[in-house]
Amino acid sequence: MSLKPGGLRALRDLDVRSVSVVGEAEVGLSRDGSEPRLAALAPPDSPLLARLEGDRARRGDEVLLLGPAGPKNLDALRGVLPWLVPRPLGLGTSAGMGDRLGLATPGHVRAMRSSGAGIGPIFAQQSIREMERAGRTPRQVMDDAAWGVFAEDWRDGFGADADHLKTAEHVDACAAAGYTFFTFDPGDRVDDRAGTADPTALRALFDGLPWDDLEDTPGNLLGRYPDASLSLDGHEVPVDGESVARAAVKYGRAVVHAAYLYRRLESVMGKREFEVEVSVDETESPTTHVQHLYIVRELSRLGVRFVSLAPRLVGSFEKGVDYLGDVAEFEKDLAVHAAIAREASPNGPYKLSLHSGSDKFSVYPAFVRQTRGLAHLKTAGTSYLEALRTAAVLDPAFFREVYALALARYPEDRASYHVSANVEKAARPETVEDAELPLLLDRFDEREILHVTFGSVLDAAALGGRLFELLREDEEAYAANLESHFRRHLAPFASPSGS
Ligand SMILES: O=C(O)[C@@H](O)[C@@H](O)[C@H](O)C(=O)CO
Repeated sequence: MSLKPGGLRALRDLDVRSVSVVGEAEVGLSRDGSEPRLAALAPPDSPLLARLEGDRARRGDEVLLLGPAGPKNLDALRGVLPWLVPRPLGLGTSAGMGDRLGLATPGHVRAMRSSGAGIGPIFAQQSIREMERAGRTPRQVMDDAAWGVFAEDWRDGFGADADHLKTAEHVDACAAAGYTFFTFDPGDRVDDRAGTADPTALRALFDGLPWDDLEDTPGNLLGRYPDASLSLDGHEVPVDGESVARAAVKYGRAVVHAAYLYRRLESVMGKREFEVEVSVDETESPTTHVQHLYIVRELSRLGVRFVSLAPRLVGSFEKGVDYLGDVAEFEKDLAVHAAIAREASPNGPYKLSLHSGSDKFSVYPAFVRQTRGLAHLKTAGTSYLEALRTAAVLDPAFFREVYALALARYPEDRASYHVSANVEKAARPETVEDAELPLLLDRFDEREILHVTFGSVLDAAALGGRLFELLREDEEAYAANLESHFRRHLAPFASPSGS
């Protein structure tokens, strides 16, 4: 079936947007009603029409179909509109725009169009933790993003990130749903005792590593890292037996687990193309330069090919708020990580990935400068916060309820997130004027509290349902808020030439 550009005949007359022409058929998204519906206009014998489900009515010589924006129709569209299928993005600068609600892609696309020159977008991205809390499946996340891509007629491609995978079951579920980018998070196996163990304790921890799983011996490992100072693009990285032993104790089990997940992924993906990120960002102590070297060299030795790595960087990356720490110190440390990523791995250059990247405005310039475009920015919760900002304007009473629930749930819901907000410092819902409610989204404590309590809000049927209703009723307001918010995220990463 061939695509032919232009030639839009009748669907536009029906207020259908983003019309694509597929052979003799036209397809688009109709907003005539509370739920978006797929509209197709085609000759009765159109092969595409035969694959679509919905109500059919005669329109002159053609058939007009109005059907659900659901999985069956999306699969039929994917067969003829290749830009609805995610693909690997390679080493170019990229940005992940996680969407907990499944309604944000239109705003993300608009921000990409206005400020994302040269950036590869990941529109479908959700961690397993978020899927569990939001009650969504990997397939739903993927499909919602693809409908957003269809609605906005984005034809430049996108990636799909199965984020923070920890088990083989996670890998299987996301591979089956068609993801192209897999983020392995072996952070539970990072051993922070490595940093403080005295020489005797260190020796015991080192000897106790799972050497068979590492396919290695203590002697071979230390032999591969002779005492030396590595010179990388003007940066010296001193390597010695003790720091290598500490790296192995800290990250050895994580490396084994990442290799296990990788082999599982290879076996389930078969011939399908994919790319991998390894993240150890959600751990206690920063990844030193030697530890970075150890992780990437050992992953490579075990056959793990990756396009990006998320080390635990210095300073504090809390969710949904700006960087907490000394930006100059961050840049100095990052410069060496970036040099390692460019030059030191047998895996070839790879990107550094900035996790918890939402709203880290003060470090974006340094990140871009030092990585020289070998950069991935990962955001998620900030799009949910823009949804709440939209809701706070559209229905203040509803937002007040959301905020009250968030305050109550925060002490429990914060577990597993790096946040330091204090409920005592946050405004009481009853003391804030309606007009001031959206401003709560600009305050540190309130923002983090709202960020990590999304699962509880979505679980509270009346609140979750109302939030979706509001955003669907005024999707333009949500898209506009997202667009302006994401322009600030993307602009520092965009290439002036658009290449
Ligand atoms: O909140 C989550 O579970 C994820 O979206 C994040 O940890 C994600 O990996 C991220 O870093 C988004 O900023």
